[in-house]
Amino acid sequence: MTAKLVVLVSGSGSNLQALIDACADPAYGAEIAAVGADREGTFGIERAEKAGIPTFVHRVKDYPTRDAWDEALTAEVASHDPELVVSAGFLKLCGPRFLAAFPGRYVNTHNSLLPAFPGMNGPGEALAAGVKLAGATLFICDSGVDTGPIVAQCAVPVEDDDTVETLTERIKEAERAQLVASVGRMVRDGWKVEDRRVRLG
Ligand SMILES: Nc1nc2c(c(=O)[nH]1)N[C@@H](CN(C=O)c1ccc(C(=O)N[C@@H](CCC(=O)O)C(=O)O)cc1)CN2
Ligand SMILES: NCC(=O)N[C@@H]1O[C@H](COP(=O)([O-])[O-])[C@@H](O)[C@H]1O
Repeated sequence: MTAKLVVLVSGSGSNLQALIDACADPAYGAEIAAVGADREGTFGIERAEKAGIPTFVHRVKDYPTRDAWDEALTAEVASHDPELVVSAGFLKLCGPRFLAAFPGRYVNTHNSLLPAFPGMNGPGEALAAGVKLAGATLFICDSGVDTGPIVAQCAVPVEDDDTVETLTERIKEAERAQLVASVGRMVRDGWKVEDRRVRLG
């Protein structure tokens, strides 16, 4: 059976593109049922449209409350009946309704080695902290901010002459490969979460 994914983005969508490319191989075991964003004009949505994938946009400011936005986003994503929801550069924290709708089935890729440097500026905080290893983390989202159980991590070196931009790009290279490999294993082999430990297969 081919697993359905819904991917959520807010920006350039290079992680999304990696998943689009991977899904072109039937052996990968997944298809992207829809791509959603929290804002208009993202290149990620453009990438999905170019690939013929249904898209949607739900902006927080279009709703009377944050909870109303969360309810609308939950209904939209659920309408595509995904086995797995993947956020990749999606810059909104999903609320309790969303998490309850996709328990253990909502993952996010983040550009730091969590629990270090959660939030919106992982590479910048890693650089400022002077760490020698940075990287990316794929995790199952919970009600916290980047606090959920970890599916996979990958490390990259921080070079002496790195800028935020050069480090961000180096992390992204490794992050995309990790995302494709990990999502593929999840959809083909399944996963279990026991006491914050995620076991694939
Ligand atoms: N329930 C959860 N939802 C999401 C998580 C999570 O861990 N739990 N991770 C994020 C992705 N993320 C980091 O990887 C992240 C995204 C956004 C924020 C944040 O503070 N967002 C603000 C608005 C920021 C903006 O619009 O510019 C907000 O949501 O109000 C922190 C971490 C995906 N969802
Ligand atoms: N914590 C949120 C966050 O900063 N996420 C980061 O946004 C980038 C999206 O890149 P992309 O749009 O090219 O896939 C990714 O590197 C992801 O780790």
